[in-house]
Amino acid sequence: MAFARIDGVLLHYGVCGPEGAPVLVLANSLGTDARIWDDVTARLQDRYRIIAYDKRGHGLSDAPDGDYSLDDHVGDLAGLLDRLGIDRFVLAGVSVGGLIAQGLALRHPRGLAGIILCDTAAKIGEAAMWNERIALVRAGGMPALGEAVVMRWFSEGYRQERPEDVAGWRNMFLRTPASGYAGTCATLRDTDLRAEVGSISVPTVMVVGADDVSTPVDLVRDTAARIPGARFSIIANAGHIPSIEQPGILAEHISTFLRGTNDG
Ligand SMILES: O=C(O)CC1=CCC(=O)O1
Repeated sequence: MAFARIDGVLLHYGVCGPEGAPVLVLANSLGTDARIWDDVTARLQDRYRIIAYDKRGHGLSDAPDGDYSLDDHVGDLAGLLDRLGIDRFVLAGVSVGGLIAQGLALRHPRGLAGIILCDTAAKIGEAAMWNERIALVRAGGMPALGEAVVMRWFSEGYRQERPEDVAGWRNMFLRTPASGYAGTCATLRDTDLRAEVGSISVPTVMVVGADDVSTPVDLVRDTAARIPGARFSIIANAGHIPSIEQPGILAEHISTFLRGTNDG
């Protein structure tokens, strides 16, 4: 575990895997931290140098007050990778992490060999929903959002078969700083890349859990259709976070993609 202050915001990150191996960077979703990638990392770390970080407002990173723009998140990641001297990498991001990946591909593509977009889209949700979540969390903290948000992350089968794991991920959600959660809801409210993603010029693959209710299959497919040459796959028996529910299958998608970009 390590920390870097980027433009005043302390970011928490971890690095593992052989020095000199192809670099894979991992970005997490709203209300989660880098631990959602642990089971994928365990499967890939013998072959890849893996950097997983907590985006601002989450995990052990700083959670400044106020709205975060997509440019804030993209600037944090670009600054972190600059600091670490990474000059070629593939980036995988889930949900808002995938929006950050799209933003990086559009605004800082230097060194970016490809993006793996998991359960994400060029625009996620409507302003009214994000404003409602912001109001609830600013008034009552994370518990005010109740069970519903965490339940939306997982497929019915996972919820029934793995109640202890669901309880653990709920703890991660509840311990997310309210300021960071609200700030990132504002990112989601204010970001619409639908008119821009046609300019993404790095190789792209999109995957989505078949049972995702937050970014449903058709929404993700629509974004894939807008990105030149993007490939699209559905992961069975997974909801919004396939890195938790189907880490083996997601790891296979990632390593196949890395091999195709000559980065693995
Ligand atoms: O909280 C949700 O509904 C799921 C989600 C939407 C954007 C994100 O990053 O996670």
